[in-house]
Amino acid sequence: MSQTNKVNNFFKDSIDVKGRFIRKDAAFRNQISETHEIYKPETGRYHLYVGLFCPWACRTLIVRALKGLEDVIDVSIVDYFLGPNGCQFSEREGSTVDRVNGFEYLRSVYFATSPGYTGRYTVPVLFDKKTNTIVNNESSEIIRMFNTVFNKWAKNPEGNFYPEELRTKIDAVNEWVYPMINNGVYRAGFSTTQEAYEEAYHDVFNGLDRVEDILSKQKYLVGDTFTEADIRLFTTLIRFDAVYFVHFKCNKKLLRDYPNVSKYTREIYHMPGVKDTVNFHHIKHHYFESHTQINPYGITPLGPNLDYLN
Ligand SMILES: N[C@@H](CCC(=O)N[C@@H](CS)C(=O)NCC(=O)O)C(=O)O
Repeated sequence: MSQTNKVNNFFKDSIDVKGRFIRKDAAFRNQISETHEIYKPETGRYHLYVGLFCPWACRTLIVRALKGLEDVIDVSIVDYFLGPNGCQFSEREGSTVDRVNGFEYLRSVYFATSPGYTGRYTVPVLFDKKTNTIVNNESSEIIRMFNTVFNKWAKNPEGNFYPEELRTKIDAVNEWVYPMINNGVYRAGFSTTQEAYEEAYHDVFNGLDRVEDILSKQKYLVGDTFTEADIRLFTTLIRFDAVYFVHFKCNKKLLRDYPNVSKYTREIYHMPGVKDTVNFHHIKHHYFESHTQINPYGITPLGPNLDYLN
């Protein structure tokens, strides 16, 4: 029986009749390009709103760091606590105020662009300071833009995480990693029926088994080259033992029980710039304090031991 009517669940609009979590598509999908009527590549014009807790937002921070785009795209960081009004700005450690608009809540950025907006107010948001509008709020598209359109100003323009010759392979990996692992952990954690939870739980561990097998034969998901497929997987893996294992009940194995996956996670964690995008305080306190439908008293566990990252 569905539990959605018994608990304070501000994600209830995303639960289907079988108690499954169904993620809604992002609403703003413009692409910055020389040929776009409004959104042309420019340095200093675009702003990135992120949360350090968020695996999707951290994809964009990683690509920004690896491409050396820090001077091209500035950033505002929301607080880790997600309440019923959505993401909020604060000056608690690791967060910032809204550096562009001075808003209190991220939703004001959405309303400024689209007064009738009724979707969720998610991070990441790529914002255009020139027209005061949201360009795009879908991380998978933002990282593709960061990969190419600002190369003129990037400190590392050669970094290419979606090379032409590997696109078919990268797309094929993303095709199963997203539903089984990236979104799989959320499907397990947000499900409101036993069946929906078990379906997602098996997907997550079948997915991780598959990754373990691939990494026992090659260095990265598509071979010897580090690509966006690895970045997209990494932001889920780095949260796994700290949060998803306990909070989302993905507790068949810890990541550190997978020798190849944990070695791979450690290696990416130590790539220059990546560690700065990982804030375990924000990660842990966000999930355990914000999802009161799962953890009503908001107690954040003190563990676990994350020594495998050292
Ligand atoms: N499709 C989006 C998903 C982003 C997303 O769901 N972000 C979450 C944080 S992990 C969020 O901002 N949630 C706030 C809310 O739903 O109110 C993307 O990949 O960019």
